[in-house]
Amino acid sequence: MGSLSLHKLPSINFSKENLKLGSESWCKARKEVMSALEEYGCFVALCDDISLPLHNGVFKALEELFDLPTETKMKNKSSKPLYGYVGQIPVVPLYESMGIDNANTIEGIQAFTSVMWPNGNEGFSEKLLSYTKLAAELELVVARMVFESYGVEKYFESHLKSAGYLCRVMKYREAELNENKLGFVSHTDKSFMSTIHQYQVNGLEIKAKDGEWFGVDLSTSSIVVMAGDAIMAWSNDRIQSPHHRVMMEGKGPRYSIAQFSFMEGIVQTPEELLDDEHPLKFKPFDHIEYLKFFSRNEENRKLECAIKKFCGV
Ligand SMILES: O=C(O)CCC(=O)C(=O)O
Ligand SMILES: [Fe+2]
Repeated sequence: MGSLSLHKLPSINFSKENLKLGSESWCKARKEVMSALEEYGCFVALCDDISLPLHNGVFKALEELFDLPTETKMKNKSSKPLYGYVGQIPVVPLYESMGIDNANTIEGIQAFTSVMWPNGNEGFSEKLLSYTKLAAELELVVARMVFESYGVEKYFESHLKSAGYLCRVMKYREAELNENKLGFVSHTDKSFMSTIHQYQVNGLEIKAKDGEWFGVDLSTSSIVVMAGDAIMAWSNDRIQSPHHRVMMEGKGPRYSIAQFSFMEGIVQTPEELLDDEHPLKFKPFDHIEYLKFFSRNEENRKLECAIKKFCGV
């Protein structure tokens, strides 16, 4: 898949050098970000901040985690990540995951490692935290660009203060011959925004606006930045959360890390984005209540557009 498609997810350079706030290259990247988000709801950020040792270290840590006995891994399910978001996926045989709340803080990661390892695991905590912090920072740079582009940067500070992060680490095993290759069912993220980073094996597919599915080819320094349902409502539909899924066409297991931002309190469309031509499409909503609504029952989880049902005008 992907190679025959007309679609290719835009790649945008996010090197530190390139991203001095307000510089010419910042403005250029911002423009690219907006056009990718408005067209695909996502893009690939090329981050030279992710050195190879960091990348390899993080995924070595994940291998160690997923190699733990199943009973140990199950303990995480009963420790209930704050956002109760891990149970969203109908059971897919190829897929395993664990959720970590407050993933961009040492406290959040340590709370998780102390459940998995009786004496914690400093090495794991350090490696994962260096990635989760970087992913959270990247997401905020992108959010700042979005706020600036829409002329609503005055709300950015309060956005920044209310953002919390859930990290989901995933392992997909290779599909056997004649086995269904689906690794993760088609869905939109319930977050404000998400980031996705993977190890070696491709598999992520995005649905374009014309309905065509296309694959995303990722390198060790790529992070996919994706719009969730909350930014779709906040932006009054200017940015749409794309449907995406995972297909395990390749060889070997696939490890990935998705990190989701959730807003504490009410999310609402800035009045600056509304006028006669752009009437309000989503009522102000409580992001955590939205997650509860989504998780409540099978019927809600199957909705094509849960956010419209929840708070659409
Ligand atoms: O593993 C991936 O690449 C995607 C995971 C995903 O879409 C999710 O966790 O919401
Ligand atoms: Fe997702």
